[in-house]
Amino acid sequence: MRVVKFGGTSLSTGEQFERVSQIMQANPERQVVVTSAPGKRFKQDIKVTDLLIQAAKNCDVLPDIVARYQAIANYFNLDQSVIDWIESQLDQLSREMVSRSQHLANFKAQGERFSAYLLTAVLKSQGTDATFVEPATLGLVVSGESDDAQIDPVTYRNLAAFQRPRGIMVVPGFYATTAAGDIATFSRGGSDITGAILAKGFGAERYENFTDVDGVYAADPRVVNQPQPIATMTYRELRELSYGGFGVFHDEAIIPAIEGQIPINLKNTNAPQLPGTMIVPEAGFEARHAITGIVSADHFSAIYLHRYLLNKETGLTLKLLELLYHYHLSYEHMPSGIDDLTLILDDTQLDAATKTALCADIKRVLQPDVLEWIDDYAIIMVVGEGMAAHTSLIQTILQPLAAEHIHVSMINQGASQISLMLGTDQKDAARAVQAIYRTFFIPVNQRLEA
Ligand SMILES: Nc1ncnc2c1ncn2[C@@H]1O[C@H](COP(=O)(O)OP(=O)(O)O)[C@@H](O)[C@H]1O
Ligand SMILES: N[C@@H](CC(=O)OP(=O)(O)O)C(=O)O
Repeated sequence: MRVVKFGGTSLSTGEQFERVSQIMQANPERQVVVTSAPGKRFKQDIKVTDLLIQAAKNCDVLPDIVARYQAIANYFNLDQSVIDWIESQLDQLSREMVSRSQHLANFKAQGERFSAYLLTAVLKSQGTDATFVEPATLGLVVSGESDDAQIDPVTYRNLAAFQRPRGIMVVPGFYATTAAGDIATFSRGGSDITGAILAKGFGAERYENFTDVDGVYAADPRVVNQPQPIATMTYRELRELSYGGFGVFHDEAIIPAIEGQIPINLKNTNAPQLPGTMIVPEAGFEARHAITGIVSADHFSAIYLHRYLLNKETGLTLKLLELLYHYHLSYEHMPSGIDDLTLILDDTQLDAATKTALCADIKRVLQPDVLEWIDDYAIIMVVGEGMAAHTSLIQTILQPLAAEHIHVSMINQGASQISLMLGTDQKDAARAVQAIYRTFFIPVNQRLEA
């Protein structure tokens, strides 16, 4: 059997729901479908999840949310009771007395919940046996933050024991319940995680992830014009590239797939006949190119510290990490030299007050000669299983950057040997990706198929 997940763009309109329903009906192996909330129909549109976030604070947008589902129900001439149910659920939530964070999580979860409810009604209206199943009924248990939940291992025992209904089971993505029965969502884009958990839990032969592009491209199509699609790649290549910013698949969703050794097939809802990208285990994988993909992420800050004989001082890194722990901060990378150390942090976890307090503490505890806070820091990741086999690769990667006068402030060859990380200024990040891309890949107008 296959677990199939459709992203928000694939469930944004009645026409898209029709495609989804045809894809589900085309292959009897597709027995579990995971839904996202309706996404953008056009560039300036607002995703239903974002409308729900607004609605948690201000009920004025509730009619806009209902209208999104009403348009889909109208397309299929569904019974009005489906929309009445959605309205009643929103009405109930608007009146609940819970903490602010719980109220927000409860609202955010409804986008995928209503999509699943509606898709079940659509499939049934077309004569297909379908059942709407809530994550709590499946035993999907999470812990941690209400907007960044982590799966509890008990989930897999629950899924193994679950008796799936006949026909297609429709499950909302993105949220689950805590042991106490409260709703918590994964981080944004987290419906991919639900799909991967179900694929592992049910021992699926394949996890199909349908989106609005033909597969994973070698670079972000918003940065490089018509980048080359990747036919096959490994889990760890996708994990590194997703972490780096390939928005097409959630980086945490790869972990259940790896644990269950479930191949992931990323496909286009609008062109399901195309093979898409297969993401497979490393064992037996033969790299055909030195580089599989290039990505840049610009949401980083760096703290540069200099003091002579820094490398000789025992416990210095421990003291630094204790400060981070004190402020509940995680760090991304820490390249160091004999007298210097750079600490790279994800900017999204920092506010101005924390930055000031952290700098003051570092000065007090570590007494560096130089402490420099670099705000506009970007990381370029060049990733490929084939990298290790190519000796002069670093030179080939750096040459086009030098030619473009792009300053590289840090080079870090990952311990995994399948990625190279470069630090640059944010303003140069897109140009750096384009320059490296041009060196390793054939431009679209020179490809054989063009
Ligand atoms: N390397 C890449 N390959 C393919 N798509 C990418 C890549 N990097 C970023 N994207 C973007 O990811 C988008 C699909 O992801 P997402 O918006 O989460 O879709 P969905 O709504 O289907 O979940 C694509 O439209 C594309 O713009
Ligand atoms: N709807 C949620 C979860 C999700 O996975 O969405 P999408 O599949 O459209 O990326 C979000 O917008 O974050």
